[in-house]
Amino acid sequence: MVERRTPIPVKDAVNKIMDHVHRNGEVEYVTIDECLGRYLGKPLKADHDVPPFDRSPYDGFAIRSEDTQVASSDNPVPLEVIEEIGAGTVAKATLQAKQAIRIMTGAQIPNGADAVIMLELVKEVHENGKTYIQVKRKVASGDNISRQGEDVKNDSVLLDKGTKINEGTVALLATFGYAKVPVYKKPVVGIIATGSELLEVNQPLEPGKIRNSNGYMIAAQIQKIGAEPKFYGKLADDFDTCFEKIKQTLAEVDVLVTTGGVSVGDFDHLPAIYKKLEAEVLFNKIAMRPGSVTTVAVKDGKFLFGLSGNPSACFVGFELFARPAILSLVEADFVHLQKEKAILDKDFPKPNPFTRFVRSRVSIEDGKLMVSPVGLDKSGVVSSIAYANALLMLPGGTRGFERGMEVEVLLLNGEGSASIWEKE
Ligand SMILES: Nc1nc2c(c(=O)[nH]1)N[C@H]1C(S)=C(S)[C@@H](COP(=O)(O)OP(=O)(O)OC[C@H]3O[C@@H](n4cnc5c(N)ncnc54)[C@H](O)[C@@H]3O)O[C@H]1N2
Ligand code: MOO
Ligand SMILES: [Mg+2]
Repeated sequence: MVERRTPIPVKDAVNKIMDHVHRNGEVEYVTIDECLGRYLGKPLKADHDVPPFDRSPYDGFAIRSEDTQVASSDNPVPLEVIEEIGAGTVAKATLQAKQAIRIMTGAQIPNGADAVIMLELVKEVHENGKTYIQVKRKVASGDNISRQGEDVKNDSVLLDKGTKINEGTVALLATFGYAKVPVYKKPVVGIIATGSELLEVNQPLEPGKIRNSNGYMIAAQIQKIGAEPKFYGKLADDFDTCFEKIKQTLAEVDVLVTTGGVSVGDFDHLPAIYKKLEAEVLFNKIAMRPGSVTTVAVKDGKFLFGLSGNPSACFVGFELFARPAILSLVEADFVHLQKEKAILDKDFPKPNPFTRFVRSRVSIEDGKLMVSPVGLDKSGVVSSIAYANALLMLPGGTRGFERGMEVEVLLLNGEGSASIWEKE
């Protein structure tokens, strides 16, 4: 008698996983040029003001505003230019009455000055070996000065740990002198592809065989979220070989993802392997398509993701279940795919009792997010994954969906969402 499995709702499956997540990521230091895409291991706090000194945002003249109070086009006020400074140089003199210092963008405001007037707004004249500027307008105190700390105040917390490091984060880290950056260690995610039909990528096709595409796809999915894939190869559907390899691999990785062998077939050994491992199986059937057979187990605090062998089911299973578990290890803010509302741009007449995740493409038209399914909507299909940039999420029910309806989509290339599944 074939084992009967009880499907659970997708949100319950995700929540069961999240209840078992340990946020125990270790921190390591990497050089600043290697930190892009990593997750900050410690909060980033300012240890100085930015800018660290009052500075000029323009090429011009540092002046005392009080000297200009009577200035007008009929009454130009001459100020003697006593020094010239570029960015990186600090003026030696303190400005006295009726004096100016020629100053370039980024240079520190000299002592005694309280405003800057742009080069274009003054006329320079030379008299008796001295240089003067003629100021023809009243300048207010503080005009054209970038204030110390206007960008960042000393002691302020800028970024929380778990922030994904982007280009702007790199700039901030450099600003505060982080030649080495504390980041969470990349979770090491082992991958094992099971299936006696599987060939290596570089092998020619043989009767009844196919190339292992899931192994490489999963490695790419892992890499994309900033974790480290470790490929342990493909295995024939032999219980003992698979059991030994899975047991041994689990000891070496933070998370183990397998593909294939989770259904009820004669050569689907994963269920029996979880049993022999004495792993706690969180669920083995989800009310979804594709990926209904996705099985998740926990052994010694480590997750085993038993993804389907069917490529589309494998892809979806990783994105919905493995992704948030792996990203939780690095305290990421947005562990789930980004959920948005979109307008269905094509009829989808096929009703389904289970929630369906359809490989789709989203685009923005007239400010609205539109979504259309792409490729063949079958769990064994590989091509539609390549065309998709979103998963259209259609709730289970007895009816199909029509063009123009509002639907939910999960973006594959978005920043992510902190939570998309409500808890009961
Ligand atoms: N009697 C039933 N049969 C099946 C059921 C069921 O409920 N009752 N569920 C079906 C569903 S849904 C799925 S999904 C699949 C899941 O199968 P497995 O996870 O056990 O995977 P396999 O049987 O090993 O392979 C399925 C399919 O995928 C191909 N495959 C496997 N590995 C790879 C790989 N690394 N790269 C590319 N393609 C791969 C494999 O050749 C098969 O065609 O079970 C249904 N059956
Ligand atoms: O898990 Mo199967 O692909 O439901 O489609
Ligand atoms: Mg099978």
